[in-house]
Amino acid sequence: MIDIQNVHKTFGDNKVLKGITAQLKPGQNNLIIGGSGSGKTTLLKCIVGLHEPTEGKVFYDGENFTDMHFVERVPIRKQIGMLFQSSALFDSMTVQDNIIFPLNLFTTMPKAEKIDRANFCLEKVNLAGKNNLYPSELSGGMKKRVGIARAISMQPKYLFVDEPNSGLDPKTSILIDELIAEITQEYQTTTVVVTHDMNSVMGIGDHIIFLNDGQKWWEGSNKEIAHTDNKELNSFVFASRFMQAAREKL
Ligand SMILES: Nc1ncnc2c1ncn2[C@@H]1O[C@H](COP(=O)(O)OP(=O)(O)OP(=O)(O)O)[C@@H](O)[C@H]1O
Repeated sequence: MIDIQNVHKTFGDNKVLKGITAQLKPGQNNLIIGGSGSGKTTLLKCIVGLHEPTEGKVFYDGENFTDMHFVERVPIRKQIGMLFQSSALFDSMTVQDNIIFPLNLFTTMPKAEKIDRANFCLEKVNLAGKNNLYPSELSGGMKKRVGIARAISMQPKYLFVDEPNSGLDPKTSILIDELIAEITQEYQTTTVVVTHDMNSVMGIGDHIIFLNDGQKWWEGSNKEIAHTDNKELNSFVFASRFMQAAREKL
């Protein structure tokens, strides 16, 4: 479990996060949603240690991650898989080399075992046999799937995904969401997804945190969201006529 306790983040005089407290449980898709600039990515970065909170703490399974030094954090970092917006694949490396990159960095695994792991991860994301392709030869959806394969190569306990659906068509978006949900269930990862995609919210949102103006404005599940009377959340989630009509059928 990840325990976020009263996290604040300020850049200069810009107070971006104003005291976020939340518990993110294993086996759940924890979605962070909110308008542009509400602090979603900043919160994600504070959780994984890419930003240090100005105030507050983050605990991983009871361990105070925020107060650890760089070296002390390594065992927890090894259990973190990340997929950021652009997929961030190395263009000069094949798919296989991209996937085994974290294994080269963090393990002394023999090469054959690394290749076995890469094959397993590629199968998991439905890209078996694509080992020797380069990122430039892949579609956007395939790149995301390779990014996911790389994120799970270390068999992470915690999986962080920033905007998994950006730039994807609706069908591919749903496949990516299903893949994330399947991995979360199968490996009981504590999965944290930052998203703008309302299909994801309704489809896989076991636990949703809605940020507004740097505060946790609402928290609940996708089943609860349809019946909320929270004004800001309603106008955010049900902004389109289509979503309003869909809600009436729920
Ligand atoms: N490294 C930084 N230095 C200074 N300000 C920053 C930094 N990172 C983010 N901010 C500011 O923090 C605020 C929130 O940014 P953040 O990226 O967390 O929002 P977001 O909710 O993820 O937005 P979006 O949906 O548009 O990606 C913005 O005002 C942004 O300018």
